[in-house]
Amino acid sequence: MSDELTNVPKAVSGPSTFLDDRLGGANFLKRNMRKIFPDHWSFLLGEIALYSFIILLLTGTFLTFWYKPSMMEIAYDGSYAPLKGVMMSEAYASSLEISFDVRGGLLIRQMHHWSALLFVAGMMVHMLRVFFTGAYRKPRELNWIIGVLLLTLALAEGLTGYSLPDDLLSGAGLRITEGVAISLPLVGTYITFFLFGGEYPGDDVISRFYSLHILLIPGILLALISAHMVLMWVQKHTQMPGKGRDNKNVVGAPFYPAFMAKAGAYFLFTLAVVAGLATFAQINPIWLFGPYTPADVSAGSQPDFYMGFLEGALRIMPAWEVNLFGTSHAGTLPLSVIIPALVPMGIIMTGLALYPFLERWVTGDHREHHVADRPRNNPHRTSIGMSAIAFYGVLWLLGANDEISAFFHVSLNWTTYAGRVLIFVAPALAYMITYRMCLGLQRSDQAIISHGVESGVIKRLPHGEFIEVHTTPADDIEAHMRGKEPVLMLPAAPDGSGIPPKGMRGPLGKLRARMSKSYGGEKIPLDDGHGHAHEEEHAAVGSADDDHSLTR
Ligand code: HEM
Ligand code: HEM
Repeated sequence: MSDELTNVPKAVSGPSTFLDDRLGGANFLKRNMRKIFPDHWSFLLGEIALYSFIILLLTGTFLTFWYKPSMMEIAYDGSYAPLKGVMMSEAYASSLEISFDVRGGLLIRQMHHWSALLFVAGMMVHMLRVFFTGAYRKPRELNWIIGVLLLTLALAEGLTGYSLPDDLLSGAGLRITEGVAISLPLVGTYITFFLFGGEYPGDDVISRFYSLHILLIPGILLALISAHMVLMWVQKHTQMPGKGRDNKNVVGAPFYPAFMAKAGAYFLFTLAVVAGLATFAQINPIWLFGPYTPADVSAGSQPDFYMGFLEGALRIMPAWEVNLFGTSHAGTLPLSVIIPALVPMGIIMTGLALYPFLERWVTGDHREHHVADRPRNNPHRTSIGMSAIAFYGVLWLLGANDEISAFFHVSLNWTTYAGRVLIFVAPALAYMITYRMCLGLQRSDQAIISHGVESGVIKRLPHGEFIEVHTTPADDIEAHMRGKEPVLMLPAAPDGSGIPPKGMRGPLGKLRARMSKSYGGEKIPLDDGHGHAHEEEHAAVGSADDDHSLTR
């Protein structure tokens, strides 16, 4: 089927005609309504991030009706008896009011917090899906960069939101934020004074964070998410390899009605999960922590999960400090804060943003890619991804080293020492194990293509030999396996002269050539052998006959 409009349903053509009479855009609308979307369960992950963002906007707006971003001290006079008469900021008192005195307030506050967690978690797994399937490759690099910005902003949005209730736990986070800001060379003191409105804790940080949290950051997020969606729409989504799918077409279901109905249902489903969690699973019970006082920190303080890796980095860092001008206070560089606050975030975010370009530099692959890779088919990329997850995971776990030490009855110092070793060892191990697993999985694909699927049925042949019956894989599965694009490598010496081509000379060029050779990996061809030995029957797996196809 081509892009041509055929049999547009009345439900689409009706409103289209109405709009066309007024705006003249019916063809545009009709064409887009019939746009084909490929389907795969993992494409739902980005949608989870999208829908939780919508829930955040709705619940956040509700909260702004009652929340007061003020650090003015007042005596609590609400209905939560244990805190009656306690001095606290108006911000904390208003959060208590939302929780206890506003109808549905606690439910909405909890929905806001749960959807914030789901938003960041959804975004992270969505990003991993895009990474492991190579969906960031040409022409989608720009959308990938927008994604990296979205992730960074989401962390900032979470941090500012978490600080708003001004309870003892959120104050512990603010204290760390202040420590990091003030550790920055030259500008640290100025930034801190600006942010906090004077000496810590100051009078302004809550109102500053409020403007950032409800206006600036959500505004940018909204603009970037819209750009993200428009780009995805214009470039069309990637598709998993399969029957009849290639780089020139898109196979799937039309936006209207199939995709629209599904998307609506997924939104409601996400909303139901968030509402269910908010109803049954308590989150951030600020009334138990009490108001923030700079002198107190409660034991077992943990940030929201997405900040855990930074907390872990701070916890395992040795207490290094450099004094540039002898013991003078002005030249002190607290590396124990600067390194953990900036390096992991810097490595992860810069690494993510540059990855598509580094990969292209190494492979020399300038082709457009619309068919996603299966992670096993690009073993080095997959191993690099797993190694980054291990790096992040160790930091994240160490963010809770006090809990680990209390739970497993091991010394806190030992958890720190173990973290300092694991931060180097775990990524290396993850790399090696993943690489071997990818090759193993490729070999198992190869075995299925050349010998068929093991059926578990053992037969005895007339001359006495026992064999296991192998069946042919279903067409879909076989096509899925065969849709494997080998990782490109830079040509060593294209004209056979032995002289390396331009861009591969000099020390950097040599490094590039070596990386390219290695990134290309051990090639495991999908050889046919002699067809499927001992085939007897077809594995019955549904085929995608009801799919529509569109040329790109
Ligand atoms: C888009 C991403 C957003 C994230 C990740 C996020 C995250 C958070 C978090 C973690 C809290 C602390 C919740 C608690 O008190 O337990 C919070 C509070 C708050 N958020 Fe957001 N939020 C987002 C968007 C918004 C938006 C768009 C608005 C307003 C339009 C908003 C308004 C508020 C308000 C008023 C509070 C204070 C609530 C209270 O203390 O009870 N948020 N946010
Ligand atoms: C606010 C957060 C985000 C939202 C709401 C969002 C939403 C989406 C949605 C709904 C899709 C299409 C469905 C899918 O592939 O899952 C998509 C595709 C995409 N997203 Fe995101 N995303 C977000 C963050 C990110 C991040 C953090 C990255 C990467 C760093 C990223 C990179 C991409 C790319 C490259 C595509 C195109 C994928 C393809 O065609 O296969 N996104 N996004």
